Amino acid sequence: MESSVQSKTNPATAARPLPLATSPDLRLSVIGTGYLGATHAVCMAALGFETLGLDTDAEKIAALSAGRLPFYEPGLEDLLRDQLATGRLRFTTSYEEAAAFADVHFLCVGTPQRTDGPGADLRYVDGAVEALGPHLTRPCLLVGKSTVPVGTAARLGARLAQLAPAGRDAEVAWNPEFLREGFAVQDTLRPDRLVFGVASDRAERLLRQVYAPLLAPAHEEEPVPSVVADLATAELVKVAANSFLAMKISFINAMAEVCEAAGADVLPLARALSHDPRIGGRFLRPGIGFGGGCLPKDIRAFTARAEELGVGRAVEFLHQADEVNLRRRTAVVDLARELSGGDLCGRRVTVLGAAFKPGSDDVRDSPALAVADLIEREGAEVVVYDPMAMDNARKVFPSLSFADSVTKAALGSDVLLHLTEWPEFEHIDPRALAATVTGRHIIDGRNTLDASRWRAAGWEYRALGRS
Ligand SMILES: NC(=O)C1=CN([C@@H]2O[C@H](COP(=O)(O)OP(=O)(O)OC[C@H]3O[C@@H](n4cnc5c(N)ncnc54)[C@H](O)[C@@H]3O)[C@@H](O)[C@H]2O)C=CC1
Ligand SMILES: O=C(O)[C@H]1O[C@H](OP(=O)(O)OP(=O)(O)OC[C@H]2O[C@@H](n3ccc(=O)[nH]c3=O)[C@H](O)[C@@H]2O)[C@H](O)[C@@H](O)[C@@H]1O
Repeated sequence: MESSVQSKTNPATAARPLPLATSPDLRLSVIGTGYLGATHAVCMAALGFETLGLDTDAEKIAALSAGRLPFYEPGLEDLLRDQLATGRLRFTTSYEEAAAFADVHFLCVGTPQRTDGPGADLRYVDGAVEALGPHLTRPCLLVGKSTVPVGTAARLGARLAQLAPAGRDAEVAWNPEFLREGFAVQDTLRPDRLVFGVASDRAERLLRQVYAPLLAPAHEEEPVPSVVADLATAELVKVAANSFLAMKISFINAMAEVCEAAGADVLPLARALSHDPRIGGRFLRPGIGFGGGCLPKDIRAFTARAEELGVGRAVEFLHQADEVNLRRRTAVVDLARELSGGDLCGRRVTVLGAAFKPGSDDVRDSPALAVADLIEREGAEVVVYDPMAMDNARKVFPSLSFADSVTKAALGSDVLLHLTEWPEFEHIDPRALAATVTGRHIIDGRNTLDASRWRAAGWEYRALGRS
């Protein structure tokens, strides 16, 4: 057997060979092929496993089967096509087929926030187990990757043992996922760590077999560190990690609020903190705060679960992190109103950015769109431009206006808002743009533009946390 393969086309993997599975006869299914599951299925195939992706969304399955990724993720579509071409990767909507096919099933369905409260909506996780369970006639491992409230894995394990003809030979493990959108391929093929939440030696053995190419790489790379824990601890690692990240962002944004009141500047403050290796500079970028399909809903679900467990007070700081985060959005609206002479009604406001962060077309809980929506509600005409997320943004906020370039979006605008820090926006020529706008006002909601260039071109440049 060849010891490695190399993707010809994928920038995320082209630089180094991919290690191949040492147990390629293990067959895998991946249930739920959204941002996480599609990435996982493609990457598992790239590691050499025969992999079957399953989703209840037939359109998504048809697109993936045809080599089309239903969302934007750098490098993933090329790798999807490579893996379809090898024949190792297929997609289906049939639970029966997945159950007959795989030894290890990865559960990657969504766990959004409930519509009636802060907790996680577990209907998709439960639905998948109910659908898969009755078909499990032979020993297998169901490995949860979705982010769930602590206690879910044990509950699902008990339910699976009831549903599956294989009984307790159909076991549950938890292997939380830490990938970032925009870096999904490299984070999956080269994670910072692997966490194995297991209730038996057999489950740990199977997980080690699956991840053998990363745990004991054939090439010169360092092995990926792994941590083995019980099911509950593994579930908690994930929400603890996202809570810490959210808290770190909200910490620097809280400092930004103080800087605004004190006439200080949060950028040198953050830079000074970042030189302390105990603090570090990552996730210390002040701005309009965090959004996306994970950090906001995960800290809320964690708070709700902690309250159920009677330890709500232990994570009270997460309430504050959430509040600080949401206040940054209204701070941008307040600043836009101020620059509009006290009233946004009838003003034309340009919003640069719709994705919750650059490198993604994901608009779930996007701070940029939340601000655009708030401003539109005050009677302004809001025109949005984003290099990647326009289609998704239009679906969620059909009443906003959209333009297909910075220049068109900014035409006649009174205030320009920079809300997602796509590299394209750093290269805007403020002088050229000045000629097309009505008011030369820019709010840099991400603190990444060069203030001096904008000011030199006659713009009033304002940013959060800076006097
Ligand atoms: N998006 C990310 O970067 C990461 C997400 N996570 C977690 O992974 C989970 C999934 O997140 P995303 O991929 O972002 O969500 P998503 O919404 O993009 O994908 C979920 C997929 O599950 C499918 N689905 C729903 N019910 C199903 C069922 N019964 N059977 C089969 N498929 C079903 C949906 O059609 C959809 O394609 C969440 O718990 C999230 O917190 C964890 C780490 C990273
Ligand atoms: O559970 C998840 O789904 C994932 O959530 C985050 O990943 P992701 O949501 O892709 O994006 P991040 O890079 O974490 O950014 C989240 C938000 O925080 C904002 N952010 C990030 C860093 C920073 O310094 N400041 C800041 O405002 C970003 O603009 C973005 O809106 C985590 O980083 C992943 O480890 C985790 O797996």
